[in-house]
Amino acid sequence: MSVLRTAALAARENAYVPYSHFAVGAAVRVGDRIFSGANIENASYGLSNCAERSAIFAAVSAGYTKLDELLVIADTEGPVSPCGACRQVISEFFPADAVITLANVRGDSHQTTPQALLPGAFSKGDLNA
Ligand SMILES: O=c1ccn([C@H]2C[C@H](O)[C@@H](CO)O2)c(=O)[nH]1
Ligand SMILES: [Zn+2]
Repeated sequence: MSVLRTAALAARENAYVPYSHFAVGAAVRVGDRIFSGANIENASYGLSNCAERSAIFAAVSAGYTKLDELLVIADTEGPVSPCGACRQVISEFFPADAVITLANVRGDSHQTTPQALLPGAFSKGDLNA
């Protein structure tokens, strides 16, 4: 089992999901360091944070803003599909051609890229037009 998958599954155990009961885990690689995260919900539903963003924000909080690889895992029929907000955040911190692995607990996985997940993402450059 890959290091990222193991880390994401471990983080998923800590998902705080009393509302959806849908646990998600994610893990980011930057060089040889790994950061992981789970989804964290709130009684005020809109404040919930997805696993992808938890993992990415853990890496950024540790001082890394150029991330190398991401894996996301949940108990879905096919590979889990990140929401639009996470696609935008992924595009901020990964190269357009980075490897993003979408997986499920039964062993399916699909490799994609930030560019494929969100073509035309809003970016830093758009602020300076
Ligand atoms: O890729 C995804 C999709 C959904 N969720 C979370 C948000 C919410 O807590 C729950 C149901 O949408 O799953 C994630 O963390 N990542
Ligand atoms: Zn999301």
